[in-house]
Amino acid sequence: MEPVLKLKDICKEYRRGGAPFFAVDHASLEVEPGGYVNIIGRSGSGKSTLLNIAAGMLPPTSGVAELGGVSLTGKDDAELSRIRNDGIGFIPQGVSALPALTVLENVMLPFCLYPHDGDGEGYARLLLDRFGVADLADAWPGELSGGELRRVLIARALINRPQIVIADEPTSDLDVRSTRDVMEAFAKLNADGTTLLIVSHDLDALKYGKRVYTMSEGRLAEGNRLAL
Ligand SMILES: Nc1ncnc2c1ncn2[C@@H]1O[C@H](COP(=O)(O)OP(=O)(O)OP(=O)(O)O)[C@@H](O)[C@H]1O
Repeated sequence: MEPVLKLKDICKEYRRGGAPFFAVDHASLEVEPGGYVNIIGRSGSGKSTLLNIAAGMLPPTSGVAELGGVSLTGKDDAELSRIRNDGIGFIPQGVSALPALTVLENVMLPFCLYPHDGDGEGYARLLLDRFGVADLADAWPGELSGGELRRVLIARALINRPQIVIADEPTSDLDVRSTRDVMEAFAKLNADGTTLLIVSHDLDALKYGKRVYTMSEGRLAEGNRLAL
């Protein structure tokens, strides 16, 4: 079966103090349809850099990233934005809701950026309901708890029925209870067939995934190498 996401020999080179180094060093990864892949690793190991490349937000120095067989590299900005908007539900690190839009408007934003068929508002309300935050549709992001806001961002990531949901440390700023709510929301999504790629610091997150990779100094290896 064709992987949803394919990263082939990805490198990202930066410079520090004039000297080049690889933030991502020849990383390869395939996420199969319905897969749930966790990437773990210490701070600074290159997880966010790799995830941003996988989400089409950052071009690699070399290597190829493909979504559903379509290369994300070598596309112009307009084409890449459209692929990202429709094909990838990206949940970046930190809070990324727009404060001047209501919760419902935030969820509908990717639907409204380009013409789409169907009932965007109806689907947005259904997603909010699915994650237990339907009653917050008319609230402002600033009025929500961290866990509620994170579930709103998951709803936003799903509004265009993407091929994959990619999340960077989705629970890093949450307490134990909210972390569990968010991880259970992801588990439910995956059980319903959504393909997931999630970066986490938290080894507890691993019990919700199907495969794990460890990032260390830019290199990606299958398995939990932190426990060794
Ligand atoms: N734009 C940049 N320019 C130069 N170096 C960078 C840049 N972005 C990241 N780096 C460096 O690349 C390395 C990997 O960073 P990255 O943010 O991918 O790590 P991470 O594993 O996600 O860390 P954390 O868990 O703390 O978020 C780090 O050494 C970081 O300082």
